[in-house]
Amino acid sequence: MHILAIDQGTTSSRAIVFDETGRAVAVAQREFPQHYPAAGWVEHDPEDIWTSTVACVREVLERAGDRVGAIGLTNQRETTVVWDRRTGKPLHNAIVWQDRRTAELCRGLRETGVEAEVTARSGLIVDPYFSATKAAWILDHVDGARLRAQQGDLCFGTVDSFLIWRMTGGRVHATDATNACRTALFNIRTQDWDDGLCEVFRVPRAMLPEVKDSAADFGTTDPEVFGTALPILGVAGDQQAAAMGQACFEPGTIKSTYGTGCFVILNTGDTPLFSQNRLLTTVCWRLKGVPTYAVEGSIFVSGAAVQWLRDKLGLVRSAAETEALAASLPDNRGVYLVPAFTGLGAPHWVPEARGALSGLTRDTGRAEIVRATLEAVAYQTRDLFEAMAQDGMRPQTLRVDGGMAVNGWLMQFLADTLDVPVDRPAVTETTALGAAFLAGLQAGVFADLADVARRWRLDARFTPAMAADTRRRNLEGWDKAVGRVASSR
Ligand SMILES: Nc1ncnc2c1ncn2[C@@H]1O[C@H](COP(=O)(O)OP(=O)(O)O)[C@@H](O)[C@H]1O
Ligand SMILES: O=P(O)(O)OC[C@H](O)CO
Repeated sequence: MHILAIDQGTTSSRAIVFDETGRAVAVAQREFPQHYPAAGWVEHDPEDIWTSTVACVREVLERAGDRVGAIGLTNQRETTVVWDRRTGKPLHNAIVWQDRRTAELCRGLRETGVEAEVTARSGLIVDPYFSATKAAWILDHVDGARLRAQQGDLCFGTVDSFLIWRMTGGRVHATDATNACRTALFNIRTQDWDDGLCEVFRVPRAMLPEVKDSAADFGTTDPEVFGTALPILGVAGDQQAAAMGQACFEPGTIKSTYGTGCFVILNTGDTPLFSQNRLLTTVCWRLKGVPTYAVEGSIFVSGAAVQWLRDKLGLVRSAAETEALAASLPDNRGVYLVPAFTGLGAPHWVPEARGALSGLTRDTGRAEIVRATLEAVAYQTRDLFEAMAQDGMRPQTLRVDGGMAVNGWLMQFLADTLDVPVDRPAVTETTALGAAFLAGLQAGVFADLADVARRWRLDARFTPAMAADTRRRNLEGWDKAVGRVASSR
């Protein structure tokens, strides 16, 4: 049986058909518009999310649909949609995970002293990143919405939930535990919505979806939608799906995905581990009712900074050009970019911070700025590794994926900066692959996780080769640069 994976990401929607060996046999992708209605705000039109997804699915089903027997769905996380339960119409644009409009609200909440309790229950911190304050914002800014939500007339959902609702023709309002745990309304110990958290964030429980395992029956698609009825058997947030696609099944295994942002997930096994250094505790997946937990570090900008070089500064024509430009310099010449375009994420968590380029001289040119942009990706990952080390976790190797992982110079620099080997798999579409694995587990295509793990193949290992002195000098420069940005709120 082939499996159709839908990967609804921040900048594009993708559909990939995988065969039983995990090989992609058909791929389609559609970008869709980003909306920035005010400084620090980021929105998507839910209809764009929907139509781009449907178009991709229809395209791959036409090319390779005969043997597809199930759907695995993975998605940008935290992004919040509120829609009318009767008509399926969204009340407002989706508020995207990067959106900072609730920074003030979060500051107010932190000042009331609720954060420790929020962390103990949800594993998260109080930050605009998570869905709860985004949902509350919609309820407070759309006329009559709060009352309708209390009466059960509105549905809240992360993108998975919205797509499941639409794909099943409005019959299923569900999500999975990996998505639920990013809302700040879900208790990661009880594995259920938490009334106390709903009260803190003022989100009525009546609008929340049912929370299922990551491999489960999420209903069957309405034949009108894709021209065929297919069961949705796997659902996970994209970063957890990538950890599944990277076969990070043993406690201590770790992956980092370099797309728009960068997300590091470390499997911690069957007990939630709470960081003392502002990393998040999250559900890696939930199978047969049993959660596996992870510690996560979330960086808001990595590939997005390369897009900025291309689209705003015009320093490169394509993302791929950055590799040769960075390699053309023997060192960074003291130039550092801190790409805090939407605030700083883990482990700093300063939503008000903004980006900075420092160390400029009369000699600074295109190559230096491009190199600083790539180097920042490695330095930010190192900050997460440092936080993990302080929490007593020292990963031995790092598995990488996402659009930036094709950049060989960056992967070598990452290995050099972290001083651990970096492994890049043959399939870098690990997010979609993870969703396919989940659906395949539920469909019985794969017997168990060991069966899934056998499908992971190494493409290249990057081994640390940098002199310790150079690493130390680079990091001293970065620490100063990021320190200035973090304290300049
Ligand atoms: N060769 C490259 N070097 C550096 N960055 C790259 C390269 N190729 C793609 N990227 C960056 O990777 C990102 C796309 O990765 P992808 O995993 O598709 O992102 P997402 O799923 O977040 O939309 C873009 O931000 C792009 O700028
Ligand atoms: O769509 P991506 O790949 O940028 O991932 C977004 C993350 O899920 C946000 O938490």
